[in-house]
Amino acid sequence: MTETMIELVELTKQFPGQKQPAVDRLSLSVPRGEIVVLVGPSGCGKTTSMELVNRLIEPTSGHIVLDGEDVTSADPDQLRRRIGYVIQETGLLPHRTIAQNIATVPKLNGWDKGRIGERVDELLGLVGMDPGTYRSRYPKELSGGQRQRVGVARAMAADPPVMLMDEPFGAIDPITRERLQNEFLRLHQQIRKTVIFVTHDIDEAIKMGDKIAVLRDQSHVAQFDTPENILTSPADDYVADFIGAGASLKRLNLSRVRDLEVTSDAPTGATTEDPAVLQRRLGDSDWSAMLLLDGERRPSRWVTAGDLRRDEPLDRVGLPARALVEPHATLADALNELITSNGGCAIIVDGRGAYQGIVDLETIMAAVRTMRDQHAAFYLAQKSHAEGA
Ligand SMILES: Nc1ncnc2c1ncn2[C@@H]1O[C@H](COP(=O)(O)OP(=O)(O)OP(=O)(O)O)[C@@H](O)[C@H]1O
Repeated sequence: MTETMIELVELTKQFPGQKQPAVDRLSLSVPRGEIVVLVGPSGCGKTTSMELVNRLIEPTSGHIVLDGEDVTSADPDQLRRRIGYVIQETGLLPHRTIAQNIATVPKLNGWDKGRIGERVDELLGLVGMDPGTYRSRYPKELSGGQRQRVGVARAMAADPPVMLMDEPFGAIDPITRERLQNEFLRLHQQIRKTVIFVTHDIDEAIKMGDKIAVLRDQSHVAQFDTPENILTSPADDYVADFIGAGASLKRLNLSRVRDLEVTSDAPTGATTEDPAVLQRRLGDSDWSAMLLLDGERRPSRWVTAGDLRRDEPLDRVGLPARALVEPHATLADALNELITSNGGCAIIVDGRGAYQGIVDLETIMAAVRTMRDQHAAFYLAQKSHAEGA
């Protein structure tokens, strides 16, 4: 097994009648199991590059090596079964049900009905959609976000080792988009496929990419590096301009909730417990409110001592527990959530929604201070290196 899953070697596409190639000698190594993001302005050749990788269009010159095998002149249909493709408009067939849409490639591969049915249900579950509810619906009966989830499920149907995702969340409202990004990152942790992800949004690139290729015109690579290195040491003015102002704020997109060294732990109780016991527990803490959890340990409500003294069912007093973030969420997401939350903090939950801890403003400030110190240390080291040279 090679560590490089996709190797593009001097890949070039010259469309007939065009003066310059749309993609000019693009060379890129995509490590196995990682997400590489291509980011660049409109028209720089991102989509053309992706379509070259799965041979929807044929390269004028250059090579595509997949898992050590030169596939530049392999049968394109066979190749595409090894590469899942997700695009912005999802490309779902309108007159086919969700199950039929997802089953497209397994059917081409000759799987039997039982196996296809099981796989469809498994995939719907993986992308967070209830199979019983959605299997028989048609694409127009879904929201945009749900259609994108189905697009991802369909691309994964035959379990291809590689996924190409071309602005998959581009046409989605910002809140759903953030959710889909987080869901995909969680899914990626489980499935560890090799992904090339296209976006023109640097924030999305920073969030999604293990590595980012910042592209200029004709898919010329301006910088290919980790999000950290691109933010802290852009290769040139082009990359610096592309990152734009607010690089330090963007760094909040680099750290994830799970990376926090310190998180808080709110006092918790169950809605079924005796309010007097809960009051004592809250009184023993230095918090002004406690978090009530349901039978599955999912956050339900924030309640104060006053709420607990009221003679009312516990699932009706206090304020609903909002601002839930998963460990994959970035600090930018967590900050966003906590600003609009009831309790001034975001609640960390695991994939099943069970309570894990709390992120508050102090936690985020502490993380920002650490980043700032690291940033300063990085520049000092660079400066002394330059002075010594
Ligand atoms: N079939 C085609 N024939 C001729 N020129 C094309 C064709 N497809 C794309 N181009 C040109 O190639 C260049 C790159 O286009 P491409 O769609 O790859 O860019 P992009 O970076 O994906 O842009 P966007 O972010 O706007 O989708 C553009 O100048 C475009 O006009």
